[in-house]
Amino acid sequence: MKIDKLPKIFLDAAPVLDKLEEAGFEAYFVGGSVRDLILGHHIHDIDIATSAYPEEVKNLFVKTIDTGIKHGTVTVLYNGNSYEITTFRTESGYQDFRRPDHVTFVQNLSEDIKRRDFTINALAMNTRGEIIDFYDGLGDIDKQLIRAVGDPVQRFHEDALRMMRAVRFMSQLKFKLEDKTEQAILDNHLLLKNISIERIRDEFVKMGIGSNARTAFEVFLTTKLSEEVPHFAGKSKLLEVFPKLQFSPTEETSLWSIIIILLKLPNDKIHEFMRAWKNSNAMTDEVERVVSFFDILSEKTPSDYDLFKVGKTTLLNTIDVAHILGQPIDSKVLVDRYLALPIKSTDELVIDGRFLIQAGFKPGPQLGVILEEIKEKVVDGVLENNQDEISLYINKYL
Ligand SMILES: Nc1ccn([C@@H]2O[C@H](COP(=O)(O)OP(=O)(O)OP(=O)(O)O)[C@@H](O)[C@H]2O)c(=O)n1
Ligand SMILES: [Mg+2]
Repeated sequence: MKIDKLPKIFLDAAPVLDKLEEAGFEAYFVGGSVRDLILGHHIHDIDIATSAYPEEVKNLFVKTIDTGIKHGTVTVLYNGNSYEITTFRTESGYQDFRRPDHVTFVQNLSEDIKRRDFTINALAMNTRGEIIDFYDGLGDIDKQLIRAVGDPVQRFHEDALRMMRAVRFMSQLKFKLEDKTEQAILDNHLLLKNISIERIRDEFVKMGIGSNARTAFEVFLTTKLSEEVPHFAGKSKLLEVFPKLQFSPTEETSLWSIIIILLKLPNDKIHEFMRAWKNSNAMTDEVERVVSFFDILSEKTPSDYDLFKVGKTTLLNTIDVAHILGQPIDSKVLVDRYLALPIKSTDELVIDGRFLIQAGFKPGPQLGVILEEIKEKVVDGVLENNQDEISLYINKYL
């Protein structure tokens, strides 16, 4: 197969491959970019595989970064773009963290390709747009199939993260999983124990917010991958709700919130859960806010002050979660009520602690209590956000 008109992103990169070839090396586009080109998907970055050793790559280009020299990867900056150039290699390149130095370079493309994860990722392309397809990746793209290159058991022993990648690609690409590959995941799911949580998390999130998340999640459960990730073991009954949801999340915040709600985690366990998955503090805090506001929403109609305290971002995130979980809430009413609040943040209150002191209050903790009361009254529309009105109101305390 030959692609006649290459997109600009490849044309821009072509001189880099030309330079390697002129120096006597082989060089190809590989991995996700070739797959996405054939699929007609957006191409986010370009990976290049070459017979040149990292030092040889570095000698050919002016601006380079030692991204992962040990794994054979050098980043080349060229005409304002950056390209990861990796020397043909065997398994070890795929970040086996227990054996970081175990990398074997190989002489030709076919040796490199045969250790790649799935046939759809095992395509290569030269600058003339000719596709090199040793494992019928093109056929599998046609059949919308995720199939391991060669023996799936071997591929998963080289890098167990690939089992998570399989369900991630199912979700992102809406592809099916080939039977033998699926069976090998079930048989080898325990291998996932060896993989760092960060790497598992990144794949889990891509799976969970991909366009076919529900089908992929089902396979994540049936292959028992779910038994090897933090806090999911023994919880498949609770998690089985996910594939049956009316919608699936498109935002990471919603994904984590939904998982926590399905797992019925008590509020004081959310932090521990999010830490176990090595989530950032910002993500953890927001998910805690969303889950607790979801609890409020499930119990009652929130007050204006509830809406004020939760803020716009968390309100919208919680509405998204409620929608996905099929909670009957009137999101338009909630948003309109929020937008109609007299003030939306404490900054907008026309008075502050200093104002109260000038009015005759003694500094101290009592001040905060009064300020909070005024704020609540203003938010609820009982008191106008106006210094004269507020002065009249606080006189009763003086
Ligand atoms: N565990 C892994 C990770 C990567 N690869 C190979 O390295 C390529 C690039 O890896 P990566 O960028 O992680 O994935 P992509 O397939 O490019 O997907 P994405 O679009 O998410 O970048 C893959 O296509 C695949 O050929 C692999 O064989 N095994
Ligand atoms: Mg990629």
